[in-house]
Amino acid sequence: MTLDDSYLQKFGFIKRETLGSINIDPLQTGGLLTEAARQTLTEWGDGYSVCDFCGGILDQIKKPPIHDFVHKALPEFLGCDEARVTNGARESKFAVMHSMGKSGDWIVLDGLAHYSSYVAAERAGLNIKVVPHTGSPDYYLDPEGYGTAIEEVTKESGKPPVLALVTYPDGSYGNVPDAGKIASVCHGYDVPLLLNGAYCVGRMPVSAKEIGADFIVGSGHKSMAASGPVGVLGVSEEYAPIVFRKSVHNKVKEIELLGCTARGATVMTLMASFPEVVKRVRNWDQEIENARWFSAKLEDLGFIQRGQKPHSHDLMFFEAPGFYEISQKVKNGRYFLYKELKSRNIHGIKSGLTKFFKLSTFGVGREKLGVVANSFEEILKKYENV
Ligand SMILES: Cc1ncc(COP(=O)(O)O)c(C=O)c1O
Repeated sequence: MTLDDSYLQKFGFIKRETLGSINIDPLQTGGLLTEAARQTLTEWGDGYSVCDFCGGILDQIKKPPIHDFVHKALPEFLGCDEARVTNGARESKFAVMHSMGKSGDWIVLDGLAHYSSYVAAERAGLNIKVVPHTGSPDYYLDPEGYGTAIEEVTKESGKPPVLALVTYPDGSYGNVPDAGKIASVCHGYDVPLLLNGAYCVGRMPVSAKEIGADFIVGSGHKSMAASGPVGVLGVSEEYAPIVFRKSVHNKVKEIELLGCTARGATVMTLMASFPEVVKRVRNWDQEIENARWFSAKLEDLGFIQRGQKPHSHDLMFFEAPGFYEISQKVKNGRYFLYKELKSRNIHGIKSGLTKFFKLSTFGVGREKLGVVANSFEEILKKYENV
């Protein structure tokens, strides 16, 4: 028997190596749990814990107050008419794509769209038309490109796309596109717009209504201080009956949500962090200042920040010629940077990257950002004469 006790031991309690590090990983900075969420995690960690008093649908549960969270707090926070909790941003996107289109229809995506937008569209059987960006160094997305893409789809397929999507901001450069303009271009062709706010909802102020987006998607584990996987989905009144249509077999269950979504610790941590998330969003100007301050410090060291400048998001992409040069000379090659940062308790730049990497300054604060910038400088100096 291979699954003997000594083998099974390795799956028991596992300590996390990076816990307590200065974290600049874009995937992780917005998902660090608040104290309330940390306590909630053990309190509500048992399987179907939230279903003690369930009448049949997750979003209608009153004890704990999931109903109020989903039907009152979330729509207001997202600036939409109807909201739901999902198992992640990708699940939210898939629910919209699958309900808005049928196999063989077209969708328009921005050139910086995340892979999960592609796979969601593929799973829904949709064809994809991409709105190009301008490439290096700005990766600018021209809102008028949506008009061109919509016209091309209409010409080639005989009908307009069923949906357009904009990534706000994108996960590579942290560029915040002019989503309001994109919404009005799309609406000029009667094409609804989905705002992928995986890096925005829970970090920065956003309102689907103010932007004019018909759908808004967020990621709880990425930007709302929740344990994953969990996401949010906001929909306008017009499209809510389509996306949230119910099963003919089980009259209370919504088809796209497969009846119920985040039914345990994930939704509870999302709710537990929500009061602080609402507050931290109000602090966004300070977060932008911190990002710009950090970027300027790195540029003083010879790094080059790619993407929008001045930058308007904590996610930033850097070119680091100094680190790259070192990687070409030292024994550990391209892993030297990861090791140097690890020894300084800094986590978040992918192991093996030196020439280009992205990072996030969200919630890190000036003091720790200063430590990171100083560490970069120290590392450059350390290898100056190698
Ligand atoms: C821009 C963007 N959208 C969506 C996602 C997916 O989010 P989730 O894990 O909630 O599905 C990511 C994850 O990296 C992302 O970077």
